[in-house]
Amino acid sequence: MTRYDYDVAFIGSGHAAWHAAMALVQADMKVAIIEEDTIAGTCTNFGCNPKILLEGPFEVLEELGHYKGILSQDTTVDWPSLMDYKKKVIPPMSEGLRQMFEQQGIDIHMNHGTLQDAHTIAVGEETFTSDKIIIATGQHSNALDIPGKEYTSNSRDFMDMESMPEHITFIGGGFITAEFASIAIKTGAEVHIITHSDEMLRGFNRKHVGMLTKKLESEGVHFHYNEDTAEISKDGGRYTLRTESGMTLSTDCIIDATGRVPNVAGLGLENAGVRYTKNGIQTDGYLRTAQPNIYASGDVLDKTIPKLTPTATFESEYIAAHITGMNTEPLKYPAIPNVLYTLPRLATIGTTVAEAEEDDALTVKTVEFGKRLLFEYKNETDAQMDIIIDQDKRLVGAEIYGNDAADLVNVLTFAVNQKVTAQDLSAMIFAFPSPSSGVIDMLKFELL
Ligand SMILES: Cc1cc2nc3c(=O)[nH]c(=O)nc-3n(C[C@H](O)[C@H](O)[C@H](O)COP(=O)(O)OP(=O)(O)OC[C@H]3O[C@@H](n4cnc5c(N)ncnc54)[C@H](O)[C@@H]3O)c2cc1C
Ligand SMILES: NC(=O)c1ccc[n+]([C@@H]2O[C@H](COP(=O)([O-])OP(=O)(O)OC[C@H]3O[C@@H](n4cnc5c(N)ncnc54)[C@H](O)[C@@H]3O)[C@@H](O)[C@H]2O)c1
Repeated sequence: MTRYDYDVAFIGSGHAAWHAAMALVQADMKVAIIEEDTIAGTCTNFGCNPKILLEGPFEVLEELGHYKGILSQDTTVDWPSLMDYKKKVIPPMSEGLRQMFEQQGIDIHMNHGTLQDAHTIAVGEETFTSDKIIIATGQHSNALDIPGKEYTSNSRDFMDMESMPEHITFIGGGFITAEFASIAIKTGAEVHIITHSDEMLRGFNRKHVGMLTKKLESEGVHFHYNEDTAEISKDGGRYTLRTESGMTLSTDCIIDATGRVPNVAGLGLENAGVRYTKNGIQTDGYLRTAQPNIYASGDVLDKTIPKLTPTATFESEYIAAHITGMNTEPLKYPAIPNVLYTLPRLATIGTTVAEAEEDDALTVKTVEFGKRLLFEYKNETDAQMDIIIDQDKRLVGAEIYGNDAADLVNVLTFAVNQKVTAQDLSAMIFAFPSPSSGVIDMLKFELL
């Protein structure tokens, strides 16, 4: 019989928390989830899910563009109706998860959680004790500390907009800017991107980033490189953004997409001896913090691997397995796919071209599958991938440019993690015709 109120308490209810919470309650542990905002966290309510829902109709428009002269091109997206659709589909997901947690016997406490010591959490006016504690508090949008910062909006506001502004400006050259600019330009809005560096999308294949930015430019997106935003002022119903170099831009809406900041403040980490940096909570190879009964999981971790939903889920499942003793080994990550949901998408798995160029043992090949698979790949002629092959003729990495990149990269994730050879692929039969079977056929040829 435990002397604590709970065996395991989670601060946060996103993917980094609930996969473990479900596994632990099914292992007969007494489990609590503490959440101060919306059950299920960022991905479900304010990230991946609403993003991909809103992007769906624009993906159809993108595909329509490949059939000019065959399909009528005058389709438009009605943003207010799309927003109504989002409001019907997304909020019930949180409620559905809450009901599932309660049915399974997980106690839910809706308030801010603060550690008082290594086993005690203050939740509003109440206090609970727990043998183990998992910090899964995620991140929040960065807000530039500049005069007029109150006039900026963030990714959450963008996905709540009742109408698309006529003129929209994004600050930052990362994931959120690229994905939302891809959508906004297709509504007919004037779109500007202000980035303080000389490139977009650091970490992605440079050739593919070049193809994407060129395509967005051809659709009308204005890129302003090497521009540091200095201040924003309100000018009647509009905003004026001024940069350090003196450039000014009058716009209807400014989205600050300059990154995300780990939620470590106001958590009482000092009271419990948990160490952290500005990048998040520091852990050992078992995701234990400096206080061994306290683990950390997901976006709040100080980690070099991508801060994504599948990595948060992987960590959450690992923690449950470690607590129950099913896995006593240190955490080992497999190759992790990263997908940018622009139109078209960019995806990457395993070794990158940039890394391969530094290693004589690796070969890079470009596969122009869009041109070669015209009928299977729906006329998307510029779709392509760079694949990286090792000396044993195994696929160790791939970088993809194309509408189906998110699905294709999952097939290639399997190939990279399982170290498959051309012979392995030949031993299997795949459904035909499909974009993935065409790509697998080409891969077989390249691995010979
Ligand atoms: C716009 C956007 C799009 C994205 N798209 C993708 C995508 O396509 N694919 C992908 O893999 N990833 C995507 N991500 C990233 C993904 O959402 C995160 O990696 C994932 O949600 C991390 O899960 P988490 O559980 O660590 O954190 P979160 O889901 O952020 O959960 C943390 C929870 O903790 C709560 N909390 C914080 N502090 C406290 C406290 N003191 N007390 C109580 N509760 C607290 C918060 O309210 C929150 O609900 C996107 C993110 C954004 C913002
Ligand atoms: N498809 C996906 O998986 C997906 C989609 C959206 C978001 N996310 C997650 O959310 C995170 C946040 O997305 P994001 O686009 O906000 O961040 P990001 O890290 O992708 O990009 C931030 C951008 O802001 C710039 N920047 C940083 N500080 C700045 C400053 N002071 N002034 C001007 N520019 C500055 C950076 O140079 C970079 O270009 C991502 O890193 C990712 O983990 C993932």
